[in-house]
Amino acid sequence: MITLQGLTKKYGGQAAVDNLSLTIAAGRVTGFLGPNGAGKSTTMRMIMGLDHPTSGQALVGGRAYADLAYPLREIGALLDAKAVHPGRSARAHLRALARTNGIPVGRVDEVLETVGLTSVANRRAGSYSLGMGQRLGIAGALLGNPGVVMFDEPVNGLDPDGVRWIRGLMRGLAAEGRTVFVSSHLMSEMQLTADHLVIIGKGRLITETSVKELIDSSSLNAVRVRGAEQEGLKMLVARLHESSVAVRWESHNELYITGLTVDRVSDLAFELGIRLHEVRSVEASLEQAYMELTADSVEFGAAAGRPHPGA
Ligand SMILES: Nc1ncnc2c1ncn2[C@@H]1O[C@H](COP(=O)(O)OP(=O)(O)OP(=O)(O)O)[C@@H](O)[C@H]1O
Repeated sequence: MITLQGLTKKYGGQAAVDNLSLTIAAGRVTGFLGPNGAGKSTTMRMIMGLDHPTSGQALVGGRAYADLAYPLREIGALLDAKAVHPGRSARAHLRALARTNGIPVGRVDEVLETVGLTSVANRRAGSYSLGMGQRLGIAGALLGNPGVVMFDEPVNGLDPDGVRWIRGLMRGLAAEGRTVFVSSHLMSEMQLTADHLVIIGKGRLITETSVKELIDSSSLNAVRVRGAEQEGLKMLVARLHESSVAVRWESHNELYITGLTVDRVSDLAFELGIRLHEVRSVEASLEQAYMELTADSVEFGAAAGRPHPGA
């Protein structure tokens, strides 16, 4: 479990992280989302004791990082995959880490196996591809068999196979009861990987919610209706307007209706004697729900139109 209590970091009077208080629970994958510059990396660095909070604190299993006798046994993190000496082999790097953290050296071969680097373990880390470097970083994070793992943008630049592997790994670690805290800008990936979300903007907490709750709250969830003829759809639209239901024409024979269930729309069409060829619910994606929520917190964005279902 990770606990943030009024966590604040200021650079030159400007708050990069602003009074964050929350608990990141064990046994699930918590996605850490927010626009560029929102303060995600700074928060993670403070959890790992790499940056000092201006005020407040970050606790791992109830203790500050600096108070952990063997930190790697409590928390493992992939913050910067390039933080490995390029001249060292993966095995030598992990052995050095194990020795300085009171971890049995035999554990090195286990984590090399877990991340699939056994066959290249004696090669210089400097010769590794981006994906291999990420795997080595993750091996380091898992070395102490910690109860808490934290990954900053772990799938950046990885091929689909690597992305899938990391997804499976994170889900597996959470299923073992560990705390998994992961930042990413890839919403489609977070929708598949995360159970819970912490969303920040400009250093402040915007919301903490489950993936499902966030998607359910989107105004972009709708019922899509395709009619046999336009006249019938016009009758339906007139009836919906009478009841102040939001409805939008997508094309001459297609409507998006917000705030009614598929059953209710079907019943209404039946009552009006309208022939329909399709009625189905369209769920917003995590990306769409996220964009709606964070529209006011994007610091460096291009002007863009509002997304719509099916976009
Ligand atoms: N060492 C530093 N000195 C000054 N400002 C900093 C420093 N580190 C971070 N910042 C500022 O703090 C803010 C938060 O940055 P941070 O890297 O934590 O955001 P982020 O959410 O991880 O962004 P991204 O998604 O782009 O990686 C930014 O405005 C950044 O410029």
